[in-house]
Order: sequence, then C-alpha cells, then structure tokens
Amino acid sequence: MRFFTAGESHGPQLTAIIEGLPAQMPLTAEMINNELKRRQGGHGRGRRMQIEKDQVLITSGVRHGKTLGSPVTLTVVNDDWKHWTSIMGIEPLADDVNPEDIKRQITRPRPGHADLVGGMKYGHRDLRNVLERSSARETTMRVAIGAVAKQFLCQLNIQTVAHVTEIGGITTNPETYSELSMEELRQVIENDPVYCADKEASTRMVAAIDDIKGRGDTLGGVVEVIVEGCPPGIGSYVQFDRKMDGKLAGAMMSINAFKGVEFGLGFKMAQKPGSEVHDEIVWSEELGYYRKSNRLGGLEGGMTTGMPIVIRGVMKPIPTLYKPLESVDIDTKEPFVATIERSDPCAVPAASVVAEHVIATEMAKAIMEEFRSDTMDGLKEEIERYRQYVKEF
Ligand SMILES: Cc1cc2nc3c(=O)[nH]c(=O)nc-3n(C[C@H](O)[C@H](O)[C@H](O)COP(=O)(O)O)c2cc1C
Ligand SMILES: C=C(O[C@@H]1CC(C(=O)O)=C[C@@H](OP(=O)(O)O)[C@H]1O)C(=O)O
Repeated sequence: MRFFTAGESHGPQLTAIIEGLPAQMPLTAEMINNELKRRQGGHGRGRRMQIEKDQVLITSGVRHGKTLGSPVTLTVVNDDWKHWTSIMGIEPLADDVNPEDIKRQITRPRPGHADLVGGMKYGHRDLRNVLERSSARETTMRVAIGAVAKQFLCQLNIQTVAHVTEIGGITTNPETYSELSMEELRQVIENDPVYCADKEASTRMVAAIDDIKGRGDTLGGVVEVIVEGCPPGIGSYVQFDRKMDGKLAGAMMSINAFKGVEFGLGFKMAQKPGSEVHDEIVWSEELGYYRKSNRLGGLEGGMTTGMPIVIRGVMKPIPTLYKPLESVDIDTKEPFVATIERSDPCAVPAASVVAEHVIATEMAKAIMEEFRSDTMDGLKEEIERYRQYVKEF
C-alpha cells in the first residue's frame, strides 16, 4: 500500500490517493467521517475548527461499499476556502495586479514553524507559500487514510486506540485505565474533553489549557497509541529499513510538532536493570507464546512480538503564540512583535487522533507487505494460517 496527500490549508480541497488496498474490503465514507470529526474536536482548538466540517468524498476505488482493488481517492473540501479565493487563487494574477498588493503577504516568520527555512529553501518571499502546506491541516488526510487502514485492520481483528497521557506537565495515573479493555478505553476517551482516560487529570488539563490560552501561550503534551491483536513477526531484523519500530517511530515523527517517540517503558529503561525491562516468555495451549509483562511495548528485533504495541509521542507546544517571540521581518530585516489572527492554544487531543491513524496506516502497510493477496478474504486466510502456525511453533 502506498499513498500521497495533497492540498493547501486554505486552498479549495485536500486530496489523498491510496493504492494497493485489497479488493472486497468494506469501506464507507461514514466510517471515515467519524474519525475526521474526532480529529476536529478536543478542548483547546482554535476558531478554524468552527469553520470546517470535515466530510470525506470517495471519488474512486469503491463501489457499493466495497473496495475494487483500484486506487482509492479521498477528498475533503476546505470550507474556509471561500474566504480565501483571491489570496489563494490558482490562476496566474492578471497583468495589472501587483503581487505585493495581494492582502496578507507574510514576511514575518514565526519561531518554531516552517516559515523562515521553508521560504529560504523554496525561494518564497511571501511566507504564506510555506505555511499553506506546512500547516497541520494536512493531518486531515492522514486521518482519512488511517481510517481506511483501521477498517482494513479491523477485518483482521487488529484494534488501535490512542489517548492523551500528558498536557503541560499534568500526567495521567496509569492505574486509572490499565485494567480497561481497548473498547472500554475507547469509550472513556470519546466522552472526555481532552481524550484522556484519567478523569482527575483531564479536569486539570482542561483548566491548564484555559489558563494558557488566557496568557496568550500554548501547551504541548504526550499521546499514547496502543495496537492490539497484531500477530508476531511483522517487520524484520534482517535489514535496517525493515524494522517495525523504526517505521512506527518515523510515522509518529512525521506528525507536525512531534519531537520524540518511545515504546513500552521508553526512556525509563535507562534507569532500570535488564531484569526489570525484558519480558519473560511463556506458552499455553490456549494462547500460544506470550509475555508475562509488556515493558518493551510489543517489539523485539524490529518485529512485533504479538503483545500489544505501546508507542508514545511528545508534541511540542504550538508555535503560533498570541504572546509572540522575537523574530525578524525578511523584507526590512527589522525585529518585530507579531500579531496573529487565530491559532490552536493546545492541539494535543486532536494530535492523539492523528497519531492513532498514522500508526494504523503503518501497521496496515506492513501487513500488506508481509502477506500477499489481492482480496480481503485471501488476506484473512493467509493471516489466520500464520496465526495458527506461530501458536504451535
Ligand atoms: C492537530 C495539530 C494542530 C496544529 N495547530 C497549529 C496551529 O493552530 N498553529 C500553529 O502554529 N501550529 C499548529 N500545529 C503545529 C504546526 O503545524 C507545526 O509546529 C509546524 O508545522 C512546524 O513543524 P514542526 O513543529 O514539526 O517543526 C498543529 C499541529 C497539529 C498536529
Ligand atoms: C486547519 C487545521 O489546523 C490548523 C493548523 C495550523 C498549523 O499551522 O499547523 C494552523 C491553524 O490554521 P489557521 O491558520 O487556518 O487557523 C490551524 O487551524 C486543522 O487541523 O484542520
């Protein structure tokens, strides 16, 4: 499976093309729209999310609710486009229009965003040409693609869920959710304003977001994605670029503003002896091989172990601040104090939805590389056979 996304944040629409999905897989726009709605939510989003009502249109690759095996094209219209048609026009400017006269030319780069380096790299003196594509508006299509991947994984009894574990230094207590099933965890976070499973921490996170917003500043945090039901042996140790942990980490780091990744115990492993890190191996007739604990987060030697995959990513605070940091106007070379129109004070809850979907996409891609069939039923049979084989190994 391979895919591309395209589209500017304030352009007419966003597009994704996915190629390599098996035929006969159930797929509906409704399933994708539910996930798009979750990405738009979460306490801490700015005014843009009140303008957009993200709804996907499937324009190829699906007929009567099932994939055809041909490329699937997804589009989401930017409702905000109508306010930007002159600034973001596709056609060349008329001869009598001076580009400098187009409103809202951006010459003042924001520290922490792509503006300055993107402008240098592509020769754009209007930094809007950079921010339009570097914007996390693109994550809409990452979620749309991931929603398709989740439907694929669901056919194979592989489930994913993501939740927020930290915002602005407020952390969850894992004891409040460690006993929950995937389904229970999903239900708890769906009813929570910051997609967090610890009620007490959630209340404090909401207050922290309101407080930081009032002070014109922004907050980051940590999100955790769990994948359950994946068979052992996805990914490989035989070549560096086939290691599953590397692929998952790369996917997580491809999300705007994500700056670190860890699996299982993660960075805490540095403080512990090996006996408190590695997971002991056991076997039973009913379950086959499994581990007594899951401190490594479901990966050994670049391969899934069959235990739940547990991956966390850290999101830095949003760079566009109402309380601006020092920067330099690229035309005048003078320092300036920026004024901004709108931004998200905290997008960690929304980013948890994005994280779940990019991880689901990477898992689906890896499974399609590992097992070959052009039909969904063929793939199901392949995986079932393999699951039985590893159980008895
Ligand atoms: C869901 C989501 C929403 C975001 N919203 C904003 C925003 O409103 N304003 C902003 O400046 N950055 C926002 N960001 C972060 C920027 O897109 C990101 O910092 C920028 O693209 C630069 O990339 P980098 O932080 O990975 O270096 C958001 C990120 C995500 C994942
Ligand atoms: C549009 C989305 O997020 C945007 C991500 C973003 C950024 O700089 O990354 C900046 C903001 O865009 P705008 O300047 O239009 O308000 C966010 O709203 C979205 O998540 O769909």
